[in-house]
Parts: sequence; C-alpha cells; structure tokens
Amino acid sequence: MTTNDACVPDVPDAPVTFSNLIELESRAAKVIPTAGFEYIARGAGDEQTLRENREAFSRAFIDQRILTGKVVETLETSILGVSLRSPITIAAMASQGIAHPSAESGTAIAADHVGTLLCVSTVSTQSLETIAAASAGPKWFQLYLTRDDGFNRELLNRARAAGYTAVVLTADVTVGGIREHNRRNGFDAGHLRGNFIDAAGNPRCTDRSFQPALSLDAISYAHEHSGLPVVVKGVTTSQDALRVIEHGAAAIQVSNHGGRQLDGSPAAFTSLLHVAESVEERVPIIFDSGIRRGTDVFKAIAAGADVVALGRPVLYGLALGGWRGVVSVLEHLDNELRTVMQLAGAATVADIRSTRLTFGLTDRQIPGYA
Ligand SMILES: Cc1cc2nc3c(=O)[nH]c(=O)nc-3n(C[C@H](O)[C@H](O)[C@H](O)COP(=O)(O)O)c2cc1C
Ligand SMILES: O=C(O)C(=O)c1ccccc1
Repeated sequence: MTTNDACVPDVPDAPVTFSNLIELESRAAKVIPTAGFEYIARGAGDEQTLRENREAFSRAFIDQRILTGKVVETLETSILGVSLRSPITIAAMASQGIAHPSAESGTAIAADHVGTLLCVSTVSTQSLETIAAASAGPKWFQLYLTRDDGFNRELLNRARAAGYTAVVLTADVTVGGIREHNRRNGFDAGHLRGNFIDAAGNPRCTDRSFQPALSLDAISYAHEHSGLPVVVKGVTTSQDALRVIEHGAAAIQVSNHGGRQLDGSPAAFTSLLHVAESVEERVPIIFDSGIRRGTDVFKAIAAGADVVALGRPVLYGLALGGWRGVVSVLEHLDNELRTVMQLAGAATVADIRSTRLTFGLTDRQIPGYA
C-alpha cells in the first residue's frame, strides 16, 4: 500500500453546497489524503504558471453591452459534432480513484446528467470500457503514447470500439513535470491504471513509460489506428497551432496542463489570445487551465475558444459528493456563466464570441497620468 491509497474517502453521493469553485480546494483538502490532494492541486516547480493561469484572467475585462433587449436564451453549443448543453466540458484527469471510489464512472455519470462531454485519460483508474459503460453521454479518449507500439494500437482500437468519438493527443508530457511534492509524499499512482491490465489483472503493456520523442507523426498515427478525429492538447503557441493543423489536427486544445508540466510557460489564457488570432477559426479551439469562474469561461470564449474544459474542481466535487458533487460543480459554473452572459448582454455562446475584451492599462498608460 502506498500513501495515496491509504484511505480513499468513500463519501456518499450527495449535492455539495459552496459559494464558489475556489473555496472548494480547501474543502477537498480535508477529505482527500495529503499525498493525493497535493498531486491533484499543486503545480510544477515554483508554481509560477499555476498562479499565472488565474492572474491572466484578472487583466482582461469584458466590454459590457447595455440596452440590448436581450435575455439569455441558451448556453447550448457543439464541438466536433457533439451537442452540449453548455460550453463547459470536463478535462482528462488521471487516477480519479484518488478522489472517490466511484472514480471516472462517477464523473461520467455526472457529465451525462448535465449534458456535457467527458474526456477520459489513458491513465484512468478504471478501464476505458468500464467508464464507457457507466453512462451514455459523449466521451473523448485522451491518449498518452507509451513505448509499446502494439499496446498503443490496441488502446486506440479499444477507444473506438467502446464508442469514444475523438482522440485527444496530449503533447505536453514528453517527460513528467517537476513535482517535488509527489517525491516528498512518496506519491505513486502507477498502480491505479485500469487500461494497463486485462480482466485477469495481468499487465497488457510491456513498457508503460511514455514516448518522449513525440513528433507531428503522432497525429496521423492516432487517426489511422482509431479512425477518429484527433485533437492536439497542450498547444501554447501560434506556430505550433498552425503546424498541428497542417498535420491533420481536427481541433486544438490550448492548455499548459494546469501548470503541472512546464513551469514558466505563459498563462494558458495569454497563449489563447495569440493562438486564436492565428488560427482564424480554421479548427475549433478547446481551452483549459485555470478556469474557476463564469467570467473566466466568458473571457476564454470571447478570446476565441469554442468550449472550455474544467480540471481540478471536478475532482474536488467528486471527492466531496461523488457524482452528485460533480453535478454541483458543473451546475454552479453554468449558473455563474448564465449570470455573466445576462449582465454582459450576451444571449448565446455566439454573442459571447462577438464580445470584445479590454485589457487593463497600467497607471502609466492611463491618458493624463503625470
Ligand atoms: C489530477 C490531474 C490529473 C491529470 N491527468 C491528465 C491526464 O491524464 N492527461 C491529460 O492530458 N491531462 C491531465 N491533466 C491536465 C488536465 O487535462 C487539464 O489540462 C488541467 O487540469 C486544466 O487545468 P485546471 O485544473 O486549472 O482546470 C490532469 C490534471 C489533474 C489536475
Ligand atoms: O498528472 C498529470 O497531470 C498527468 O497528466 C499524468 C501523466 C502521467 C501519468 C499520470 C498522470
């Protein structure tokens, strides 16, 4: 037994009440054992990028439109043919059994309940088939390429066979990020990998380590062996956005992995501003890293994202209230977004897209400042 599975909380499925998603973190810290909590909550290195993911939103302001006569009509939207009740989807997150015994199945039930999309990690606690069977809702499969080619092909086949409708190729984990807390805590989630064992519990993969030499060929590889559209996750620059689109990406996910990989990379929101301008709507854009408020969702869409993906708060909801806790988290963020839309004069997601953002001036830039 390792420190992280010492006492996974078996909290009953029940709605969770809270004021905002930020305060959920300290609540979750009380129920998830320390090693697992730090694995989820913290970032790489000095956590400069983790902090900046939040800070960047506070420098962008929403140009409010008044006297429009508009009332919020719908939050509905779609991405790669998937209809969503709201532009808020769930990011791929590994080892969800750390947060709650229902693990990814709990998250899948919640996603279906609220009508959103779930992205399932290669390194999920439960197998991708178990998670697919837990709910009927739409699912994408997040791919980490291992060094075992046969296993990679098998995974992609399994994902298609189980009904996943896209592959999300994560490109920013060519090696694990520098996460000192995990070393200090002796944290190892390696035993929590449902896709890497067969029904009898035997290993399915000869070398579980991830492929460090990822190149653009991985896009066509993932597409050929799954027959599914490929989303490239971990795009932070315009140049890379254009390169992956040229090499067949059906969509891109602007993300810095929630500040868990390259510390010192810019806020994902800062990256989005550049990337969206260069992409010019050639492919849809999914955005993640740092979304905690309805205003963040609004700003990301106004900056050019089609949908956002929510990370850590989903696991906090799972830890605090099982699948019903995840529903509380998603509904809360939807409600905040609805209020922000109404105040800003946006009746639909398309209206959010056409809202302009203003960027904070420093005192010295304010006209008339001496
Ligand atoms: C506990 C945890 C596990 C994660 N595991 C994966 C993973 O297996 N694959 C992946 O592509 N991203 C993974 N991510 C990154 C998320 O997909 C997403 O980029 C990030 O959490 C978004 O930032 P946020 O948590 O600030 O919302 C993980 C994130 C967390 C918090
Ligand atoms: O922890 C993560 O963010 C992550 O993506 C990951 C990478 C390798 C194994 C497990 C999770």
